[in-house]
Amino acid sequence: MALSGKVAVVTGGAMGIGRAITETLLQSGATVVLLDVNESAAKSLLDDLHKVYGRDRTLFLSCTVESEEQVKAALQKTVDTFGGIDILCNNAGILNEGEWEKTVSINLLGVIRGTYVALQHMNKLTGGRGGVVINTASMAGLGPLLSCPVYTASKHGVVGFTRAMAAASKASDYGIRFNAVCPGFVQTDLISNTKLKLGQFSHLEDATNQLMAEMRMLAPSEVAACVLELATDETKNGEALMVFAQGKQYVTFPTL
Ligand SMILES: NC(=O)C1=CN([C@@H]2O[C@H](COP(=O)(O)OP(=O)(O)OC[C@H]3O[C@@H](n4cnc5c(N)ncnc54)[C@H](O)[C@@H]3O)[C@@H](O)[C@H]2O)C=CC1
Ligand SMILES: CCCCCC(=O)/C=C/C=C\C=C\C=C\[C@@H](O)[C@@H](O)CCCC(=O)O
Repeated sequence: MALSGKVAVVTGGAMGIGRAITETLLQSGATVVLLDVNESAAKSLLDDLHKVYGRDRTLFLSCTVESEEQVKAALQKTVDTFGGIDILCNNAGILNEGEWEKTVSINLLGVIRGTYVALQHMNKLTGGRGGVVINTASMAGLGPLLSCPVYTASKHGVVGFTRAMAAASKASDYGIRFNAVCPGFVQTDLISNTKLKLGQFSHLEDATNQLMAEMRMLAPSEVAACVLELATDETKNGEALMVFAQGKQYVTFPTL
């Protein structure tokens, strides 16, 4: 299988897109460590996964991506347990325009933190074996969602950070590829009760619901399939892969 022998870490791996990524990577032969704050969801998922994949290829570690200490401990435990890290999926994210600092802290700072801590373990220049980092951005990382400006900013930041890290890694010979997956609307808890999550922009919910209807919904598994493509296609570095209900498309960015 494409990922046999590989060790993957998935943040926000207990639910939604992260759960689908976890399952897809396991199906492809990887060992998967899922980091999440929702212990009940994670433990329920692990029970299901153990029945299908056995107990030796999955591990759940309670960890918030907001904590440097917890991320460092989780990634060290991963290396101590499975010998290294080959794939990092910085997937954890929230929608909360009312608590916008928390949105930035998780969606952007959490991606930066996970990347920088994993770099110490994955970088070929510091004893790592290289690999790939796939960041879950969004279509809102490529164009504005008027009802959630801070969420939009966080996802634009993820796209920019990913592309810059890809260039830095290539120039520095880290041996690590960096890519972003940019889904449209996906049927998960994140987009439930959006009116409560839009803060001062809740009056714009209808406009977003109209966009949601036009773009149609994706299943988490469709996003996970694109993550698998970015993980396994070693020609992909610095890419942003858009995922629509109608298909997928790599972004062509302007050459400045
Ligand atoms: N649902 C959608 O329409 C889209 C979602 N995305 C992005 O996909 C990613 C996953 O979102 P969904 O699966 O939709 O949401 P979800 O709410 O179903 O799952 C998010 C997971 O992240 C975990 N999480 C939240 N805060 C955390 C933290 N501080 N540390 C560790 N784990 C944490 C949650 O417990 C949950 O298991 C997010 O980055 C989101 O922005 C991108 C485009 C579309
Ligand atoms: C309600 C928040 C959803 C959070 C989950 C998520 O990330 C979903 C994203 C789905 C689609 C985003 C599409 C963005 C489209 C806009 O950029 C586009 O309609 C802008 C139109 C032209 C303009 O520049 O105003």
